[in-house]
Amino acid sequence: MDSSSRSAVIIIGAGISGISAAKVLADNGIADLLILEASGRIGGRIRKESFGGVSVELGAGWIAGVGGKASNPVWEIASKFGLRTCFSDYSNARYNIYDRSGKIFPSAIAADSYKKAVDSAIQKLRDLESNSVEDVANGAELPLTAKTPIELAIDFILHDFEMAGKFHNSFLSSPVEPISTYVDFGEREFLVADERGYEYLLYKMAEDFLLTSEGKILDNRLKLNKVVSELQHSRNGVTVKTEDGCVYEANYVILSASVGVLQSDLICFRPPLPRWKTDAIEKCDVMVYTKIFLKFPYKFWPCGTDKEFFIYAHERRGYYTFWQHMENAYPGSNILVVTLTNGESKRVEAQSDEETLKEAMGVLRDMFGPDIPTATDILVPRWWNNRFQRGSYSNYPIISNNQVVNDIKAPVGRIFFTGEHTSERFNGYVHGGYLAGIDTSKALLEEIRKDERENESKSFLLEPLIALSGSLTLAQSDAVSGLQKCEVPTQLYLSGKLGIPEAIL
Ligand SMILES: Cc1cc2nc3c(=O)[nH]c(=O)nc-3n(C[C@H](O)[C@H](O)[C@H](O)COP(=O)(O)OP(=O)(O)OC[C@H]3O[C@@H](n4cnc5c(N)ncnc54)[C@H](O)[C@@H]3O)c2cc1C
Repeated sequence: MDSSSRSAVIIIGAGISGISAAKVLADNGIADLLILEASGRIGGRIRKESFGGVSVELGAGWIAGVGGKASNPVWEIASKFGLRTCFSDYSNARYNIYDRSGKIFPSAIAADSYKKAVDSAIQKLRDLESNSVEDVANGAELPLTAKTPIELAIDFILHDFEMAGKFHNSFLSSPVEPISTYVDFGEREFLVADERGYEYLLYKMAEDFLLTSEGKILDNRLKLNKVVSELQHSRNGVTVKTEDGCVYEANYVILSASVGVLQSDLICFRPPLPRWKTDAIEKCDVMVYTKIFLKFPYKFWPCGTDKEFFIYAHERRGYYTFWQHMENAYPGSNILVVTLTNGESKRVEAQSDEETLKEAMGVLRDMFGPDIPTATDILVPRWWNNRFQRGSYSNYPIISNNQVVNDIKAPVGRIFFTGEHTSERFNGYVHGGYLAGIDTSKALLEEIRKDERENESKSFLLEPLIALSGSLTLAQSDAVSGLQKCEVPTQLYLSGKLGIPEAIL
Protein backbone atom coordinates (compact mmCIF):
# COMPACT_ATOMS: atom_id res chain seq x y z
CA MET A 1 0.00 0.00 0.00
CA ASP A 2 1.23 3.44 -0.94
CA SER A 3 0.51 5.64 2.06
CA SER A 4 1.87 8.85 0.68
CA SER A 5 2.04 11.93 2.84
CA ARG A 6 -0.79 14.36 2.69
CA SER A 7 -1.02 16.64 -0.38
CA ALA A 8 -2.52 20.10 -0.38
CA VAL A 9 -4.63 19.18 -3.43
CA ILE A 10 -5.22 15.96 -5.36
CA ILE A 11 -6.50 16.39 -8.91
CA ILE A 12 -8.32 13.41 -10.34
CA GLY A 13 -7.97 13.19 -14.11
CA ALA A 14 -5.34 14.54 -16.49
CA GLY A 15 -7.53 15.80 -19.32
CA ILE A 16 -7.51 19.45 -20.38
CA SER A 17 -9.48 20.58 -17.29
CA GLY A 18 -7.29 18.65 -14.83
CA ILE A 19 -4.10 20.01 -16.38
CA SER A 20 -5.36 23.59 -16.56
CA ALA A 21 -6.57 23.36 -12.93
CA ALA A 22 -3.17 22.04 -11.81
CA LYS A 23 -1.34 24.77 -13.69
CA VAL A 24 -3.35 27.52 -11.99
CA LEU A 25 -2.63 26.02 -8.57
CA ALA A 26 1.08 25.68 -9.35
CA ASP A 27 1.19 29.25 -10.69
CA ASN A 28 -0.29 30.35 -7.36
CA GLY A 29 2.29 28.66 -5.22
CA ILE A 30 0.57 25.32 -4.54
CA ALA A 31 3.38 22.98 -5.52
CA ASP A 32 2.23 20.26 -3.15
CA LEU A 33 -0.24 18.69 -5.56
CA LEU A 34 -0.79 15.26 -6.98
CA ILE A 35 -2.52 14.29 -10.24
CA LEU A 36 -4.07 10.82 -10.37
CA GLU A 37 -5.02 9.65 -13.87
CA ALA A 38 -6.87 6.40 -14.54
CA SER A 39 -5.44 5.71 -17.99
CA GLY A 40 -1.82 5.37 -19.05
CA ARG A 41 -1.63 8.82 -20.67
CA ILE A 42 -2.66 12.43 -20.25
CA GLY A 43 -5.24 14.02 -22.56
CA GLY A 44 -8.51 12.25 -21.69
CA ARG A 45 -10.92 12.97 -24.53
CA ILE A 46 -8.13 14.62 -26.50
CA ARG A 47 -6.42 11.65 -28.01
CA LYS A 48 -4.45 10.96 -31.17
CA GLU A 49 -3.66 7.64 -32.70
CA SER A 50 -1.52 6.60 -35.64
CA PHE A 51 -3.71 5.33 -38.43
CA GLY A 52 -2.92 4.74 -42.07
CA GLY A 53 0.41 6.55 -41.77
CA VAL A 54 -0.90 9.75 -40.19
CA SER A 55 -2.04 10.99 -36.79
CA VAL A 56 -5.82 11.01 -36.40
CA GLU A 57 -7.83 12.51 -33.54
CA LEU A 58 -10.20 10.00 -31.96
CA GLY A 59 -11.67 12.58 -29.60
CA ALA A 60 -11.69 16.35 -30.01
CA GLY A 61 -10.62 17.22 -33.54
CA TRP A 62 -11.54 20.86 -34.00
CA ILE A 63 -10.77 24.14 -32.35
CA ALA A 64 -14.27 25.54 -32.56
CA GLY A 65 -15.00 29.22 -32.15
CA VAL A 66 -12.35 31.26 -33.94
CA GLY A 67 -12.42 34.63 -35.68
CA GLY A 68 -14.81 36.47 -33.37
CA LYS A 69 -14.44 39.52 -31.20
CA ALA A 70 -12.98 37.63 -28.26
CA SER A 71 -10.14 35.20 -28.69
CA ASN A 72 -10.63 31.50 -27.95
CA PRO A 73 -7.93 30.65 -25.35
CA VAL A 74 -7.32 27.22 -26.90
CA TRP A 75 -6.76 28.85 -30.29
CA GLU A 76 -4.25 31.18 -28.62
CA ILE A 77 -2.33 28.26 -27.09
CA ALA A 78 -2.43 26.37 -30.40
CA SER A 79 -1.05 29.42 -32.23
CA LYS A 80 1.65 29.93 -29.62
CA PHE A 81 2.91 26.36 -30.03
CA GLY A 82 2.49 26.26 -33.79
CA LEU A 83 -0.11 23.51 -33.94
CA ARG A 84 -0.92 22.69 -37.55
CA THR A 85 -4.61 23.24 -38.35
CA CYS A 86 -6.87 23.41 -41.44
CA PHE A 87 -9.91 25.60 -41.85
CA SER A 88 -13.10 23.53 -42.16
CA ASP A 89 -15.60 24.93 -44.61
CA TYR A 90 -18.89 23.12 -44.13
CA SER A 91 -20.87 25.52 -46.20
CA ASN A 92 -20.52 23.38 -49.34
CA ALA A 93 -21.72 20.18 -47.70
CA ARG A 94 -25.30 20.96 -48.64
CA TYR A 95 -24.32 20.67 -52.32
CA ASN A 96 -22.78 17.23 -51.74
CA ILE A 97 -25.78 15.24 -50.58
CA TYR A 98 -25.94 11.77 -52.16
CA ASP A 99 -29.00 9.60 -52.48
CA ARG A 100 -28.81 5.81 -52.29
CA SER A 101 -28.26 5.50 -56.04
CA GLY A 102 -25.23 7.77 -55.95
CA LYS A 103 -26.92 10.86 -57.43
CA ILE A 104 -26.24 14.24 -55.89
CA PHE A 105 -29.42 16.11 -54.97
CA PRO A 106 -29.99 19.25 -57.06
CA SER A 107 -29.23 22.35 -54.98
CA ALA A 108 -32.85 23.58 -55.15
CA ILE A 109 -34.09 20.39 -53.47
CA ALA A 110 -31.29 20.58 -50.91
CA ALA A 111 -32.15 24.22 -50.16
CA ASP A 112 -35.83 23.38 -49.80
CA SER A 113 -35.13 20.46 -47.44
CA TYR A 114 -32.78 22.66 -45.46
CA LYS A 115 -35.47 25.29 -45.02
CA LYS A 116 -37.96 22.64 -43.89
CA ALA A 117 -35.50 21.22 -41.36
CA VAL A 118 -34.73 24.65 -39.93
CA ASP A 119 -38.43 25.57 -39.73
CA SER A 120 -39.16 22.31 -37.99
CA ALA A 121 -36.28 22.85 -35.56
CA ILE A 122 -37.60 26.32 -34.71
CA GLN A 123 -41.06 24.88 -34.22
CA LYS A 124 -39.66 22.17 -31.94
CA LEU A 125 -37.88 24.78 -29.88
CA ARG A 126 -41.10 26.79 -29.52
CA ASP A 127 -42.99 23.63 -28.53
CA LEU A 128 -40.32 22.87 -25.97
CA GLU A 129 -40.56 26.37 -24.57
CA SER A 130 -44.32 26.11 -24.24
CA ASN A 131 -44.09 22.64 -22.63
CA SER A 132 -43.40 22.59 -18.94
CA VAL A 133 -39.85 21.88 -17.81
CA GLU A 134 -41.24 18.75 -16.10
CA ASP A 135 -42.69 17.43 -19.38
CA VAL A 136 -39.32 17.82 -21.02
CA ALA A 137 -37.49 16.31 -18.07
CA ASN A 138 -39.92 13.40 -18.19
CA GLY A 139 -38.82 12.77 -21.74
CA ALA A 140 -41.88 14.07 -23.59
CA GLU A 141 -40.89 13.43 -27.21
CA LEU A 142 -41.83 15.91 -29.88
CA PRO A 143 -43.01 14.68 -33.26
CA LEU A 144 -40.28 14.21 -35.82
CA THR A 145 -41.39 16.10 -38.89
CA ALA A 146 -38.57 15.23 -41.30
CA LYS A 147 -39.70 12.38 -43.55
CA THR A 148 -37.69 11.92 -46.72
CA PRO A 149 -34.09 10.64 -46.58
CA ILE A 150 -32.68 14.08 -47.42
CA GLU A 151 -34.85 15.76 -44.79
CA LEU A 152 -33.80 13.15 -42.26
CA ALA A 153 -30.13 13.68 -43.14
CA ILE A 154 -30.37 17.44 -42.75
CA ASP A 155 -32.44 17.13 -39.60
CA PHE A 156 -29.79 14.78 -38.17
CA ILE A 157 -27.00 17.22 -38.92
CA LEU A 158 -28.95 20.17 -37.62
CA HIS A 159 -29.69 18.47 -34.31
CA ASP A 160 -26.89 16.03 -33.69
CA PHE A 161 -24.18 18.30 -35.02
CA GLU A 162 -25.33 21.81 -34.47
CA MET A 163 -27.50 21.81 -31.39
CA ALA A 164 -26.82 18.67 -29.43
CA GLY A 165 -23.54 17.97 -31.13
CA LYS A 166 -22.55 21.61 -30.94
CA PHE A 167 -19.82 21.36 -33.53
CA HIS A 168 -19.85 22.37 -37.14
CA ASN A 169 -21.95 25.47 -36.79
CA SER A 170 -21.16 26.76 -40.21
CA PHE A 171 -22.59 23.77 -42.07
CA LEU A 172 -26.06 25.20 -42.10
CA SER A 173 -25.48 28.57 -40.45
CA SER A 174 -28.34 27.67 -38.20
CA PRO A 175 -30.49 30.49 -36.94
CA VAL A 176 -32.14 28.04 -34.53
CA GLU A 177 -30.28 28.59 -31.30
CA PRO A 178 -27.24 30.78 -30.67
CA ILE A 179 -24.35 28.77 -29.26
CA SER A 180 -22.13 30.70 -26.83
CA THR A 181 -18.92 29.45 -28.43
CA TYR A 182 -19.80 31.01 -31.79
CA VAL A 183 -21.31 34.11 -30.26
CA ASP A 184 -18.26 34.77 -28.07
CA PHE A 185 -15.33 33.46 -30.10
CA GLY A 186 -16.49 33.45 -33.71
CA GLU A 187 -17.93 30.98 -36.19
CA ARG A 188 -14.82 29.52 -37.76
CA GLU A 189 -13.56 26.04 -36.97
CA PHE A 190 -10.13 24.58 -37.53
CA LEU A 191 -9.33 20.91 -37.76
CA VAL A 192 -6.18 19.89 -35.92
CA ALA A 193 -3.93 18.12 -38.43
CA ASP A 194 -0.64 17.81 -36.62
CA GLU A 195 1.44 14.67 -36.19
CA ARG A 196 2.03 15.64 -32.55
CA GLY A 197 -1.73 15.65 -32.02
CA TYR A 198 -4.11 18.03 -30.25
CA GLU A 199 -2.70 16.54 -27.02
CA TYR A 200 0.60 18.30 -27.70
CA LEU A 201 -1.02 21.40 -26.18
CA LEU A 202 -1.49 19.57 -22.89
CA TYR A 203 2.17 18.53 -22.78
CA LYS A 204 3.21 22.11 -23.42
CA MET A 205 0.94 23.31 -20.60
CA ALA A 206 2.26 20.60 -18.27
CA GLU A 207 5.87 21.55 -19.08
CA ASP A 208 5.30 24.82 -17.22
CA PHE A 209 4.87 23.18 -13.84
CA LEU A 210 5.86 19.51 -14.10
CA LEU A 211 9.31 18.06 -14.61
CA THR A 212 9.61 16.94 -18.25
CA SER A 213 12.32 15.72 -20.55
CA GLU A 214 12.21 15.08 -24.31
CA GLY A 215 8.43 15.30 -24.49
CA LYS A 216 7.92 12.97 -21.52
CA ILE A 217 6.55 13.94 -18.11
CA LEU A 218 8.89 12.57 -15.45
CA ASP A 219 7.41 14.36 -12.44
CA ASN A 220 6.19 11.96 -9.75
CA ARG A 221 3.35 14.33 -8.92
CA LEU A 222 1.64 12.86 -11.99
CA LYS A 223 0.64 9.26 -11.41
CA LEU A 224 -0.76 7.33 -14.38
CA ASN A 225 -2.85 4.13 -14.24
CA LYS A 226 -4.36 5.19 -10.92
CA VAL A 227 -8.08 4.51 -11.05
CA VAL A 228 -9.74 6.34 -8.18
CA SER A 229 -12.42 4.11 -6.71
CA GLU A 230 -13.31 5.83 -3.45
CA LEU A 231 -13.40 9.33 -2.01
CA GLN A 232 -13.86 9.49 1.72
CA HIS A 233 -14.41 13.06 2.75
CA SER A 234 -14.90 14.91 6.01
CA ARG A 235 -14.45 18.41 7.41
CA ASN A 236 -10.78 17.65 7.81
CA GLY A 237 -9.77 16.38 4.40
CA VAL A 238 -10.23 13.71 1.76
CA THR A 239 -8.91 10.16 1.63
CA VAL A 240 -8.54 8.94 -1.95
CA LYS A 241 -8.38 5.20 -2.65
CA THR A 242 -7.37 3.70 -5.96
CA GLU A 243 -8.22 0.30 -7.46
CA ASP A 244 -4.66 -0.95 -6.94
CA GLY A 245 -5.01 -0.52 -3.17
CA CYS A 246 -3.15 2.78 -2.75
CA VAL A 247 -4.42 5.42 -0.34
CA TYR A 248 -3.71 9.13 -0.64
CA GLU A 249 -4.61 11.94 1.71
CA ALA A 250 -5.34 15.53 0.72
CA ASN A 251 -6.69 18.72 2.16
CA TYR A 252 -8.78 19.14 -1.00
CA VAL A 253 -9.67 17.20 -4.14
CA ILE A 254 -10.48 18.48 -7.62
CA LEU A 255 -12.47 15.86 -9.51
CA SER A 256 -12.44 16.21 -13.30
CA ALA A 257 -14.03 12.88 -14.31
CA SER A 258 -16.70 13.30 -17.01
CA VAL A 259 -20.40 13.52 -16.21
CA GLY A 260 -20.78 10.03 -17.74
CA VAL A 261 -18.29 8.71 -15.17
CA LEU A 262 -20.10 10.55 -12.37
CA GLN A 263 -23.33 8.88 -13.49
CA SER A 264 -21.62 5.47 -13.34
CA ASP A 265 -20.53 3.73 -10.15
CA LEU A 266 -16.78 3.96 -10.82
CA ILE A 267 -16.19 6.30 -7.87
CA CYS A 268 -17.81 5.66 -4.52
CA PHE A 269 -18.31 8.70 -2.28
CA ARG A 270 -18.26 8.26 1.51
CA PRO A 271 -20.48 9.78 2.74
CA PRO A 272 -22.57 9.68 -0.46
CA LEU A 273 -23.03 12.89 -2.44
CA PRO A 274 -26.07 14.91 -1.38
CA ARG A 275 -29.32 14.52 -3.28
CA TRP A 276 -29.17 17.96 -4.99
CA LYS A 277 -25.81 16.92 -6.47
CA THR A 278 -26.79 13.47 -7.70
CA ASP A 279 -30.05 14.85 -9.15
CA ALA A 280 -28.14 17.45 -11.15
CA ILE A 281 -25.64 14.85 -12.40
CA GLU A 282 -28.50 12.63 -13.56
CA LYS A 283 -30.20 15.51 -15.39
CA CYS A 284 -27.26 16.16 -17.68
CA ASP A 285 -27.35 14.21 -20.95
CA VAL A 286 -24.29 12.44 -22.24
CA MET A 287 -23.74 12.53 -25.99
CA VAL A 288 -21.85 9.89 -27.89
CA TYR A 289 -20.00 11.04 -30.99
CA THR A 290 -17.97 8.53 -32.95
CA LYS A 291 -15.54 9.20 -35.78
CA ILE A 292 -14.87 6.05 -37.76
CA PHE A 293 -11.69 6.13 -39.85
CA LEU A 294 -11.31 4.11 -43.05
CA LYS A 295 -8.08 3.72 -44.99
CA PHE A 296 -8.19 2.96 -48.75
CA PRO A 297 -5.55 1.89 -51.26
CA TYR A 298 -6.51 4.86 -53.46
CA LYS A 299 -9.01 7.73 -53.70
CA PHE A 300 -12.33 7.19 -55.45
CA TRP A 301 -14.20 10.19 -54.04
CA PRO A 302 -14.20 13.71 -55.48
CA CYS A 303 -11.50 15.86 -53.95
CA GLY A 304 -11.03 19.57 -53.34
CA THR A 305 -11.88 21.86 -50.45
CA ASP A 306 -15.48 22.26 -51.63
CA LYS A 307 -15.93 18.48 -51.54
CA GLU A 308 -14.36 17.85 -48.13
CA PHE A 309 -17.70 17.15 -46.44
CA PHE A 310 -20.42 15.05 -47.96
CA ILE A 311 -23.70 13.61 -46.83
CA TYR A 312 -25.47 10.30 -47.37
CA ALA A 313 -29.26 10.43 -47.31
CA HIS A 314 -30.80 7.19 -46.05
CA GLU A 315 -34.27 6.42 -44.74
CA ARG A 316 -32.75 5.55 -41.38
CA ARG A 317 -31.89 8.76 -39.53
CA GLY A 318 -28.21 9.05 -38.66
CA TYR A 319 -27.14 5.98 -40.65
CA TYR A 320 -23.58 6.80 -41.83
CA THR A 321 -24.80 10.28 -42.70
CA PHE A 322 -21.84 12.63 -42.34
CA TRP A 323 -18.57 12.03 -44.23
CA GLN A 324 -15.27 13.83 -44.55
CA HIS A 325 -12.24 13.12 -46.72
CA MET A 326 -8.85 13.83 -45.18
CA GLU A 327 -7.09 15.03 -48.32
CA ASN A 328 -7.12 18.66 -47.18
CA ALA A 329 -5.65 17.75 -43.81
CA TYR A 330 -3.28 15.03 -45.01
CA PRO A 331 -2.89 14.96 -48.80
CA GLY A 332 -2.35 11.46 -50.13
CA SER A 333 -3.51 9.76 -46.94
CA ASN A 334 -6.52 8.14 -48.67
CA ILE A 335 -8.56 8.26 -45.48
CA LEU A 336 -12.29 8.84 -45.08
CA VAL A 337 -14.03 9.62 -41.79
CA VAL A 338 -17.69 9.00 -41.08
CA THR A 339 -19.37 10.33 -37.95
CA LEU A 340 -22.08 8.54 -36.03
CA THR A 341 -23.81 9.76 -32.89
CA ASN A 342 -25.77 8.48 -29.91
CA GLY A 343 -27.90 5.39 -30.76
CA GLU A 344 -25.90 4.58 -33.91
CA SER A 345 -22.63 5.04 -31.98
CA LYS A 346 -23.74 2.65 -29.27
CA ARG A 347 -24.94 0.11 -31.83
CA VAL A 348 -21.64 0.19 -33.69
CA GLU A 349 -19.60 0.04 -30.47
CA ALA A 350 -21.37 -3.20 -29.61
CA GLN A 351 -20.60 -4.95 -32.89
CA SER A 352 -17.33 -6.15 -34.41
CA ASP A 353 -15.25 -3.81 -36.56
CA GLU A 354 -15.73 -6.25 -39.48
CA GLU A 355 -19.49 -5.73 -39.32
CA THR A 356 -19.02 -1.96 -39.18
CA LEU A 357 -16.66 -2.11 -42.16
CA LYS A 358 -19.25 -4.10 -44.11
CA GLU A 359 -21.97 -1.52 -43.35
CA ALA A 360 -19.73 1.44 -44.20
CA MET A 361 -18.65 -0.18 -47.48
CA GLY A 362 -22.31 -0.79 -48.36
CA VAL A 363 -22.98 2.93 -47.91
CA LEU A 364 -19.91 3.98 -49.91
CA ARG A 365 -20.89 1.59 -52.75
CA ASP A 366 -24.35 3.17 -52.77
CA MET A 367 -22.69 6.56 -53.25
CA PHE A 368 -19.72 5.70 -55.49
CA GLY A 369 -20.64 2.44 -57.24
CA PRO A 370 -19.86 -1.25 -56.76
CA ASP A 371 -16.29 -1.15 -58.07
CA ILE A 372 -14.64 0.89 -55.34
CA PRO A 373 -11.95 -0.91 -53.32
CA THR A 374 -12.65 -2.21 -49.82
CA ALA A 375 -10.94 -0.29 -47.04
CA THR A 376 -7.71 -1.89 -45.92
CA ASP A 377 -8.04 -0.69 -42.33
CA ILE A 378 -10.73 0.61 -39.99
CA LEU A 379 -10.57 2.37 -36.62
CA VAL A 380 -13.66 2.53 -34.41
CA PRO A 381 -13.22 4.45 -31.12
CA ARG A 382 -15.45 3.28 -28.30
CA TRP A 383 -16.12 6.29 -26.06
CA TRP A 384 -19.37 4.93 -24.67
CA ASN A 385 -17.82 1.70 -23.44
CA ASN A 386 -14.70 3.38 -22.08
CA ARG A 387 -15.28 3.26 -18.32
CA PHE A 388 -13.11 6.35 -17.83
CA GLN A 389 -15.30 8.39 -20.21
CA ARG A 390 -18.78 6.87 -20.62
CA GLY A 391 -19.62 9.04 -23.59
CA SER A 392 -18.17 11.92 -25.56
CA TYR A 393 -19.42 15.12 -23.92
CA SER A 394 -22.15 16.64 -21.81
CA ASN A 395 -25.27 18.17 -23.21
CA TYR A 396 -27.66 20.10 -21.05
CA PRO A 397 -31.32 19.80 -21.98
CA ILE A 398 -32.28 22.77 -24.18
CA ILE A 399 -34.85 23.91 -21.69
CA SER A 400 -32.94 23.78 -18.46
CA ASN A 401 -32.08 26.59 -16.16
CA ASN A 402 -28.59 27.36 -14.94
CA GLN A 403 -29.36 25.62 -11.66
CA VAL A 404 -28.40 22.22 -13.08
CA VAL A 405 -24.94 23.30 -14.18
CA ASN A 406 -24.47 25.35 -11.00
CA ASP A 407 -25.26 22.30 -8.89
CA ILE A 408 -23.00 20.11 -11.01
CA LYS A 409 -20.05 22.39 -10.45
CA ALA A 410 -20.72 23.30 -6.81
CA PRO A 411 -18.21 21.77 -4.37
CA VAL A 412 -19.29 19.21 -1.80
CA GLY A 413 -17.25 19.86 1.32
CA ARG A 414 -13.61 19.55 0.28
CA ILE A 415 -14.36 18.00 -3.11
CA PHE A 416 -14.34 20.50 -5.97
CA PHE A 417 -15.76 19.56 -9.38
CA THR A 418 -14.37 20.54 -12.74
CA GLY A 419 -14.48 19.38 -16.38
CA GLU A 420 -16.21 20.53 -19.55
CA HIS A 421 -19.60 19.66 -18.00
CA THR A 422 -19.07 22.34 -15.32
CA SER A 423 -18.67 25.12 -17.87
CA GLU A 424 -21.81 27.21 -18.05
CA ARG A 425 -21.15 28.70 -21.48
CA PHE A 426 -18.83 26.24 -23.19
CA ASN A 427 -19.70 22.76 -21.98
CA GLY A 428 -18.88 20.05 -24.49
CA TYR A 429 -15.78 21.78 -25.85
CA VAL A 430 -12.04 21.67 -25.26
CA HIS A 431 -12.07 25.37 -24.36
CA GLY A 432 -14.96 24.60 -21.96
CA GLY A 433 -12.73 22.10 -20.15
CA TYR A 434 -9.76 24.46 -20.20
CA LEU A 435 -11.72 27.41 -18.76
CA ALA A 436 -13.53 25.19 -16.23
CA GLY A 437 -10.17 24.01 -14.85
CA ILE A 438 -9.10 27.62 -14.36
CA ASP A 439 -12.40 28.60 -12.69
CA THR A 440 -12.38 25.63 -10.33
CA SER A 441 -8.83 26.28 -9.19
CA LYS A 442 -9.58 29.95 -8.61
CA ALA A 443 -12.57 28.98 -6.46
CA LEU A 444 -10.42 26.51 -4.55
CA LEU A 445 -7.67 29.09 -4.00
CA GLU A 446 -10.30 31.40 -2.52
CA GLU A 447 -11.40 28.63 -0.19
CA ILE A 448 -7.83 27.84 0.86
CA ARG A 449 -7.17 31.50 1.63
CA LYS A 450 -10.42 31.73 3.59
CA ASP A 451 -9.37 28.64 5.57
CA GLU A 452 -5.97 30.14 6.25
CA ARG A 453 -7.47 33.41 7.45
CA GLU A 454 -9.87 31.57 9.76
CA ASN A 455 -7.09 29.43 11.18
CA GLU A 456 -4.88 32.44 11.73
CA SER A 457 -7.61 34.19 13.68
CA LYS A 458 -8.31 30.99 15.66
CA SER A 459 -4.68 30.64 16.61
CA PHE A 460 -4.57 34.35 17.46
CA LEU A 461 -7.54 33.89 19.82
CA LEU A 462 -6.01 30.76 21.33
CA GLU A 463 -2.57 32.23 21.94
CA PRO A 464 -3.34 33.75 25.38
CA LEU A 465 -4.82 30.41 26.45
CA ILE A 466 -1.80 28.55 25.18
CA ALA A 467 0.52 30.92 27.02
CA LEU A 468 -1.57 30.43 30.13
CA SER A 469 -1.52 26.66 29.89
CA GLY A 470 2.05 26.51 31.20
CA SER A 471 0.85 27.74 34.60
CA LEU A 472 -2.38 25.73 34.75
CA THR A 473 -3.16 22.72 36.88
CA LEU A 474 -3.47 19.38 35.05
CA ALA A 475 -7.28 19.58 35.04
CA GLN A 476 -7.26 23.15 33.70
CA SER A 477 -4.81 22.31 30.97
CA ASP A 478 -6.97 19.33 29.88
CA ALA A 479 -9.89 21.71 29.48
CA VAL A 480 -7.85 24.01 27.24
CA SER A 481 -6.60 21.13 25.13
CA GLY A 482 -10.19 19.84 24.77
CA LEU A 483 -11.27 23.26 23.52
CA GLN A 484 -8.60 23.28 20.84
CA LYS A 485 -9.36 19.76 19.69
CA CYS A 486 -12.96 20.70 19.01
CA GLU A 487 -12.29 23.83 17.07
CA VAL A 488 -9.17 23.31 15.01
CA PRO A 489 -9.21 20.90 12.07
CA THR A 490 -7.19 17.77 12.69
CA GLN A 491 -4.94 18.16 9.68
CA LEU A 492 -3.60 21.40 11.07
CA TYR A 493 -2.57 19.57 14.23
CA LEU A 494 -0.98 16.87 12.14
CA SER A 495 0.90 19.21 9.88
CA GLY A 496 1.89 21.31 12.88
CA LYS A 497 0.92 24.45 10.95
CA LEU A 498 -0.44 26.17 14.07
CA GLY A 499 2.79 25.70 15.94
CA ILE A 500 0.92 24.50 19.01
CA PRO A 501 3.36 23.04 21.59
CA GLU A 502 3.19 19.23 21.52
CA ALA A 503 2.82 19.13 25.30
CA ILE A 504 -0.78 20.25 25.24
CA LEU A 505 -1.96 18.15 22.23
C1 LIG B 1 -15.30 11.97 -30.20
C2 LIG B 1 -15.21 13.35 -29.60
C3 LIG B 1 -15.15 14.45 -30.41
C4 LIG B 1 -15.02 15.73 -29.85
N1 LIG B 1 -14.85 16.79 -30.68
C5 LIG B 1 -14.56 18.00 -30.17
C6 LIG B 1 -14.17 19.06 -31.02
O1 LIG B 1 -14.04 18.89 -32.22
N2 LIG B 1 -13.91 20.26 -30.45
C7 LIG B 1 -14.00 20.47 -29.09
O2 LIG B 1 -13.75 21.59 -28.63
N3 LIG B 1 -14.35 19.46 -28.26
C8 LIG B 1 -14.60 18.23 -28.76
N4 LIG B 1 -14.90 17.18 -27.93
C9 LIG B 1 -15.07 17.44 -26.49
C10 LIG B 1 -13.73 17.58 -25.75
O3 LIG B 1 -12.88 16.52 -26.10
C11 LIG B 1 -14.00 17.56 -24.25
O4 LIG B 1 -14.95 18.55 -23.93
C12 LIG B 1 -12.75 17.82 -23.39
O5 LIG B 1 -11.60 17.20 -23.90
C13 LIG B 1 -13.05 17.33 -21.98
O6 LIG B 1 -11.96 17.57 -21.13
P1 LIG B 1 -12.13 17.25 -19.57
O7 LIG B 1 -10.85 17.57 -18.92
O8 LIG B 1 -13.36 17.88 -19.06
O9 LIG B 1 -12.42 15.68 -19.48
P2 LIG B 1 -11.52 14.43 -19.89
O10 LIG B 1 -10.71 14.75 -21.07
O11 LIG B 1 -12.44 13.28 -19.99
O12 LIG B 1 -10.55 14.25 -18.65
C14 LIG B 1 -10.94 13.56 -17.49
C15 LIG B 1 -9.84 12.57 -17.13
O13 LIG B 1 -10.25 11.89 -15.93
C16 LIG B 1 -9.81 10.56 -16.01
N5 LIG B 1 -10.61 9.77 -15.07
C17 LIG B 1 -11.91 9.42 -15.17
N6 LIG B 1 -12.27 8.69 -14.11
C18 LIG B 1 -11.18 8.57 -13.32
C19 LIG B 1 -10.93 7.90 -12.10
N7 LIG B 1 -11.88 7.21 -11.46
N8 LIG B 1 -9.69 7.98 -11.56
C20 LIG B 1 -8.70 8.68 -12.17
N9 LIG B 1 -8.90 9.33 -13.35
C21 LIG B 1 -10.13 9.27 -13.91
C22 LIG B 1 -10.02 10.18 -17.46
O14 LIG B 1 -9.20 9.08 -17.82
C23 LIG B 1 -9.62 11.48 -18.17
O15 LIG B 1 -8.27 11.46 -18.56
C24 LIG B 1 -15.01 15.89 -28.45
C25 LIG B 1 -15.06 14.77 -27.61
C26 LIG B 1 -15.14 13.51 -28.18
C27 LIG B 1 -15.11 12.29 -27.29
